[in-house]
Amino acid sequence: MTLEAIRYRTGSLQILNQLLLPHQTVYDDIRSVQDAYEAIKSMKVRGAPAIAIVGCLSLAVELRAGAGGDDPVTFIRESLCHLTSARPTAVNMGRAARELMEFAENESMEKNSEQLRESVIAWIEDMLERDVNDNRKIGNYGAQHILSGVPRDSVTILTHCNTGSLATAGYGTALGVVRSLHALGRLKRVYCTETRPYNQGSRLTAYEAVAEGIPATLITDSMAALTMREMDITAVVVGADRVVANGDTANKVGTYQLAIAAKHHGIPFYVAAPSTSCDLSLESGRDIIIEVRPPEELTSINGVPIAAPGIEVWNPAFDVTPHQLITGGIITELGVFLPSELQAALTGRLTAL
Ligand SMILES: CSC[C@H]1O[C@H](OP(=O)(O)O)[C@H](O)[C@@H]1O
Repeated sequence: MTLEAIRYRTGSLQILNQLLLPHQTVYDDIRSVQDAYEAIKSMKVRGAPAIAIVGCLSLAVELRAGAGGDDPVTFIRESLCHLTSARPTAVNMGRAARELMEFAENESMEKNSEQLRESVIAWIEDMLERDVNDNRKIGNYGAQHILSGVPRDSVTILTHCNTGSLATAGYGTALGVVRSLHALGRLKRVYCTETRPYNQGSRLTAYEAVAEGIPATLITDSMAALTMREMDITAVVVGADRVVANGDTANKVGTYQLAIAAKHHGIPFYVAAPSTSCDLSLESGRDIIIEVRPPEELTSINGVPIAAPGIEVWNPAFDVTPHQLITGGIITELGVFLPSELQAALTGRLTAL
């Protein structure tokens, strides 16, 4: 089964409404940049790479319809700025906006409005294929690196949140590593945390694993340390929303404590992320803006209250794992690197391990 979080053909975009999974499979039409902004803000679509891809594809849909008239560059700039404001922590949308804006301004020097629109649409459509290709490389590099460190036949992985086809254009990042291990016949089991409060693990990762017959066990977030102690976990592999220059990584809240528990149990801790999720403009994790989500996402599930009325809430969507705790390495489409090697690797001065 090939899970499609994003359905796109030139001029038409639909997203799988992840707020309704796993019980309902409903695709929502995205007809405008504003539709995409609202879908990203409400988390109908989520996941650092998927946010950037859906945001940019919504722009392609409007450009296909002639948006921007005689001044498409201004329309593109305003649209990308709006999309980037939807969720501040994941870097992918902001990076794509910067790179696409530079491309569009260069193209506008020698193309008329109609030619420019077609050129920008082609740039955006290329993102889809690039992302899936990157994820397969991440999966294979990560699987080989994990297997190289263990003598036994099969490995057991613990992962957090959802980093699969529902967070990307396909295959996934950390879950892509799990898919590659499974494809090699070397995955004994993956333990996935439920990932409160949005439950990306119990609703989305479990959905992907069951759909593809990947041996998976759901645990509560509070069971993670116990699982590391009792279940012979080979490695912890998580995704990322923003990896900065020193390797500090913002990821779904709860990642930091997984890294602490992994350190305590001597289990290698990996971050799997494409280079599009890396931000060398920030020196350390202290500089990362952490999105705080509405209290209702913690105090209710599907609109049913589960907390005492009137209780105050702190609901950060992400936390930052210090690079010192990323002991296995950072798995990218360029290879697996120690945090200290990341900057050199991403600037082309270092080849894969
Ligand atoms: C493949 S990156 C997915 C990344 O995004 C998730 O956050 P959210 O579900 O709030 O968009 C989580 O941090 C994952 O690691």
